[in-house]
Amino acid sequence: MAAIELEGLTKDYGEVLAADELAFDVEAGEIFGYLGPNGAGKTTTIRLLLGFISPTAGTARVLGHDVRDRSGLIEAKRRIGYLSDEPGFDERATGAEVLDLHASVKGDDRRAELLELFSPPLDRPVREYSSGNVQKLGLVTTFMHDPDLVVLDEPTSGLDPLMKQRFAEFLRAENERGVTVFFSSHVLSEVRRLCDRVGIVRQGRLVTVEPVETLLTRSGKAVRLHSATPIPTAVLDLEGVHDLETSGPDDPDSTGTFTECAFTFTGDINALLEALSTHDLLDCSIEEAPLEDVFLRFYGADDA
Ligand SMILES: Nc1ncnc2c1ncn2[C@@H]1O[C@H](COP(=O)(O)OP(=O)(O)OP(=O)(O)O)[C@@H](O)[C@H]1O
Repeated sequence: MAAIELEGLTKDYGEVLAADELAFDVEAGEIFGYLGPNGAGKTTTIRLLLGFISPTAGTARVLGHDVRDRSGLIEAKRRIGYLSDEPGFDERATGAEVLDLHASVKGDDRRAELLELFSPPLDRPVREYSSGNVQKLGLVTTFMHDPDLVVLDEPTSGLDPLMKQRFAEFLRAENERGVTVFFSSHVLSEVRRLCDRVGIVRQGRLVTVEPVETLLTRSGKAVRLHSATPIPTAVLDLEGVHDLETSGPDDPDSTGTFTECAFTFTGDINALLEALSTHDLLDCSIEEAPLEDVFLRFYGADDA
């Protein structure tokens, strides 16, 4: 059964079509990543799903309730946890008071356990919080009533690497307990560790929905090399090398060589390492390709 179903969901802001006939399902029990660059329409989709704004056309169902049906959606929200990209807590309230307020609306069976995990300060007013602490408080409010479905808008923004890791482990454990997760991100490396499937949105339009493995296989790695001595560029004449940029040395005798280079690699990593094995590298980094590059490579330039 689908936890979320979008059917031609559209939001027209006049100047901007922020959601353009979106149609896809999020299955119960999956972790679904909603990916897109800044301004793609992720927050708009989430706000439509939670009934904060009304669709211009089309609709969606969340836990079986149509988002245009106010009372049905209120019913559904008892079972939903939501983390906004800008949690708008009362700045004068302390963390404890914010939690008490949320508890009075939805319950707080899991408050103690979540406080132990994310430990936001509780006695200080929210206006004194760092953005990371606001995010931690937001995570506690999102999960403390033990929801069946969580909708998270850029949940790791502001968290330090340790907290990001803790959050990822927590989310996986929640998912194993059966919680459905829909979360937005503009960072590919973040969704790759967590998601079963990803939907990619760009300029309000759904570009693709696919298993995360498929996306990663196609998107490749961003590779940078730095060598002590010139390496013949022909060494990188391998299948899967794209957008190769090389520099140095300036010596005219060294034409056709490089000491620094960057490229996207979609080929066999062993073949690349073997080709480089006889060269004297000072540095080598192989990272997830940035989402913007993936868009350019597979989904065309900014003319969609
Ligand atoms: N209330 C509004 N009125 C007019 N335009 C809006 C409104 N809210 C959002 N937009 C526009 O709709 C588009 C999508 O915005 P949205 O915030 O949904 O994108 P996003 O993918 O969440 O971006 P980010 O990753 O930067 O948070 C943008 O062009 C934005 O400027």
